[in-house]
Amino acid sequence: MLKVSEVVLDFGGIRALDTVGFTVGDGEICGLIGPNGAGKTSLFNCITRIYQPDSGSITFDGTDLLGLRRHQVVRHGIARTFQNLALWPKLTVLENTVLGAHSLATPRLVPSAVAWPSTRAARKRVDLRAWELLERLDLLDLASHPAAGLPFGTLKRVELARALISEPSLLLLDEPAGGLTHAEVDELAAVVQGLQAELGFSVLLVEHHMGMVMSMSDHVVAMDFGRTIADGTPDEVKRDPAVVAAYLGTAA
Ligand SMILES: Nc1ncnc2c1ncn2[C@@H]1O[C@H](COP(=O)(O)OP(=O)(O)OP(=O)(O)O)[C@@H](O)[C@H]1O
Repeated sequence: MLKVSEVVLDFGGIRALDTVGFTVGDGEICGLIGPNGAGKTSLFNCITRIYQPDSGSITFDGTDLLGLRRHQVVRHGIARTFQNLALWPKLTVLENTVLGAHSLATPRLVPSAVAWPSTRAARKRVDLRAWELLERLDLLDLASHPAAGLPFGTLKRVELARALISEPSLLLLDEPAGGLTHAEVDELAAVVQGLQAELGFSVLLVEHHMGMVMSMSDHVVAMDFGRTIADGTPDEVKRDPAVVAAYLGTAA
């Protein structure tokens, strides 16, 4: 359903992406790994329309993503979380969640500029979905608490609720384990897997935490120097000599 083909992205003299290609199937969790500078974030930013590749194609369910603007991506069934969180500190957990139903391709959109559902029925549906997600993510007690001051692990769950409220078919997770304790990583992985099994969305997981990627993913793509160097099951990719070499012998 997500098809990345021959994507090239240059920054001046630096080739960040060099004919990258892979697919993420329906209902699949795909991990995207690679050492620092491999090109993972650049690729993520191409999919979410922050960067425009120099060549290649990215399609999602047959739609040419490269023909869309950043704010249109969510309407095509793609939602994302942000590495450094992109919540509104003064808004409550519930309000931050509801905002995800409208437009979250750009984290800094002014809430007043957001197109709210025009009908009462549509608004009611969004509210209902928000409460369901808060319950699933163990955030009910914090619904009216401002995001500011909440622990980082909790904010990651709010980000997840905000991404899932748009009922995406593809969820892009940008280093979700960053800044979390081991227990919080395990908890987040279990929550994502549980929701994914229930709702059937696909996941593209960009992550350095090998334990999380290898335990969650159906399929792992490894990158180095802007290229895809391995693509297979977690076990195949872990053992792939090119992957081992890319990590210079560290556990991959
Ligand atoms: N905005 C930019 N301007 C110039 N070069 C960039 C820019 N963004 C990324 N690069 C370069 O592109 C290459 C790929 O970087 P990228 O951040 O995509 O890698 P990464 O795999 O996400 O790394 P990390 O795991 O450290 O986040 C690197 O050589 C990086 O220095």
